[in-house]
Amino acid sequence: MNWDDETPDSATGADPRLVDAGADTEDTAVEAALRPKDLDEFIGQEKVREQLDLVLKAARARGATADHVLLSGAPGLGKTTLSMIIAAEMAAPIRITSGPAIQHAGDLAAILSSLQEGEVLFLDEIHRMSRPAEEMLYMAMEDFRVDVIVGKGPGATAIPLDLPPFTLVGATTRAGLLPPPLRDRFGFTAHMEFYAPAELERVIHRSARLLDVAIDAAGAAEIAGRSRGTPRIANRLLRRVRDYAQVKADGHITVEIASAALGVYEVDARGLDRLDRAVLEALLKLFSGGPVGLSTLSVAVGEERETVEEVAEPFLVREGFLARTPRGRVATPAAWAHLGLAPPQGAPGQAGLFPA
Ligand SMILES: Nc1ncnc2c1ncn2[C@@H]1O[C@H](COP(=O)(O)OP(=O)(O)OP(=O)(O)O)[C@@H](O)[C@H]1O
Repeated sequence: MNWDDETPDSATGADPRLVDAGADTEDTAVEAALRPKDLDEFIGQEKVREQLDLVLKAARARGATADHVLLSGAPGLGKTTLSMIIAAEMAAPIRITSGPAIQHAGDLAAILSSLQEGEVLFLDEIHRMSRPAEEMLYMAMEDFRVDVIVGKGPGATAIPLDLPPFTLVGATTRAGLLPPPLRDRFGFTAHMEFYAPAELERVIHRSARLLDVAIDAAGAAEIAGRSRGTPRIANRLLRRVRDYAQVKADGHITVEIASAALGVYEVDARGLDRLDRAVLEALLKLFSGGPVGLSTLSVAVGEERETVEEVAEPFLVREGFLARTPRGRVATPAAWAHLGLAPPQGAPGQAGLFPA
């Protein structure tokens, strides 16, 4: 499984997509209402929950501030939610910021020096912080101290400043990009996995209850199967299906309604959207399943190279529809089956590249 190269559409200039795991403006507005408030309400990620529960309970029993926590995983899997839960479980206030917002060490010093004792500092996209800020963070995490530099050049002096104990919760989609000295300073590291369909069904039932939407089990299963393992996408698809159910039916979500609604939005049974299918169709129909170079494939689809590579391919690879080989992109037997096409004799699947 490789989610490291999932890139939001905003980075590539592509149209916003219903199945993009990054947050859009509507998500930001409704997500607050849908976020689980404590660990018991948080669905799935059993191991992470169990381990975090121990870390927090032990800290509470000692009357201490919890260890620093690093959360890694693809967008939309619940990292922000979990950081808020950590604060709630520790009965501590939370401050939310992100790596790109901290360009200068001084920005970080200002935040750190205004923290209260026990406060949780959530630093999203921690891998995108500037190097000087990162170095200041090392000392802050380890010794609860920062050196504030006053003046410039040879006359510059470092004034040490003690900080109250705090808990840093860092979130990253790319744990591999964190420098080891930073990674090592976290007492607890949790890797968040994509959710199983049964877990997403529970997310959908819970959100439907909060949004006051009637949905049956098969309807929830239908939406879950198209949500790409991601609660944010599940919640977003639920809202679009709710619209359809209200306009075209009596508001109740059944499997037929869910399937018809997501058909309108071109999200298919496995969660592929128009772009994903266009890439697969070009690969199968124009190039007999490959191998074909990325540039050629992109021209055939009428999209930028980056869009195909960074927006469509990661999910197709993750789902086992497409492989990136040294000779080019190759469709797997699952891709032929998904589009209901028969692979020609000699297609990669037949040639033993992908054993059945
Ligand atoms: N385990 C879960 N149970 C129920 N709902 C969840 C769970 N995880 C995430 N969600 C819901 O999914 C949405 C997105 O979650 P969140 O913002 O925490 O993701 P994230 O990993 O921080 O994403 P990003 O990295 O893009 O900020 C929220 O509305 C949240 O309520």
